[in-house]
Amino acid sequence: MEFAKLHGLGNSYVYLNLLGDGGPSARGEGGQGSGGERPVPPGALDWAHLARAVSDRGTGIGSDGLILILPSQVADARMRIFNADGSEGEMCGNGIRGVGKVLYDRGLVRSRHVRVETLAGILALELFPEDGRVQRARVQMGRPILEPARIPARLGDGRAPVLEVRLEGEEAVVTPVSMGNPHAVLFVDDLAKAPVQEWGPRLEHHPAFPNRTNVEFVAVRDAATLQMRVWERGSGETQACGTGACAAAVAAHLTGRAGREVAVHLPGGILNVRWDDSDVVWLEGPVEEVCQGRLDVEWLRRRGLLRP
Ligand SMILES: N[C@H](CCC[C@H](N)C(=O)O)C(=O)O
Repeated sequence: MEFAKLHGLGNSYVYLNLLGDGGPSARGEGGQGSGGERPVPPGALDWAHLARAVSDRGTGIGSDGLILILPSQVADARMRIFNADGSEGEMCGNGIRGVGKVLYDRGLVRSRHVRVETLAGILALELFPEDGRVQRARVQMGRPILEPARIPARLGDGRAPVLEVRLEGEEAVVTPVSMGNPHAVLFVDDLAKAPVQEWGPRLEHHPAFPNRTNVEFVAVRDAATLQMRVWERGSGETQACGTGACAAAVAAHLTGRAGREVAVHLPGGILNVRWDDSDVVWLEGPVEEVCQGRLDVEWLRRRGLLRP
């Protein structure tokens, strides 16, 4: 089974193209593995287990998770994203740019405008190729969800948006925002001193978040510039987080700290976020392919990843 590794600002994923030979219009989940060997029947793999195995930087490929590109009945393709711990995320802002790049660079779509089905809805991408290869993409990320019950977050009365609330038992003051996946945004003065490694896991697992949460530590440089570090649900501190940058931008505007268009400076680089007047969030950033390879069948079998 062939894989590709791509990253957006150092937030990297191992991609499996399961569109089969039918390309984007193929039907049903999974398809033939590409390449001459007998393909591993996709139903034979435990995706959560595979995500943990490939993400391991020692015994695996090394990534923040696994992304499957699957046929879709309603879009050019369907994306499933699994974090490094095997949990499935609803959306991935950096990862979806990699899906667009794989589709376009391999000639599986011809248009620069592609639609990808995710658990957070069908999202539209505009791809920016140079010499036939995508370098950047703009993603229509949809509307932020602020109603705590839908984030989900057990905060406030569950309906009205909650801004800057102290979590029970913690010093942390968070603004919860969902971009289809949950985020707890904290504003800090000095990012270098932000307690990412101590507070990240504690807040990720805080009882206020029944599905856990991603945690963003944000310093506001000016009304158009944020600086951020992120502790990702299921992956730990990563170099960048697309949905997290969007959540940070929304929280910064809601709390009067920033305008509707910001550059978000992350350890891995800069993402541009705009929250337009019709309540839609746009994310733009680079995407790069690192390598392609083939998962070794013995490696898969030794990890119990192939059902007999
Ligand atoms: N850890 C996230 C998924 C990856 C999101 C992040 N890599 C992004 O670019 O949006 C979650 O469980 O919701």
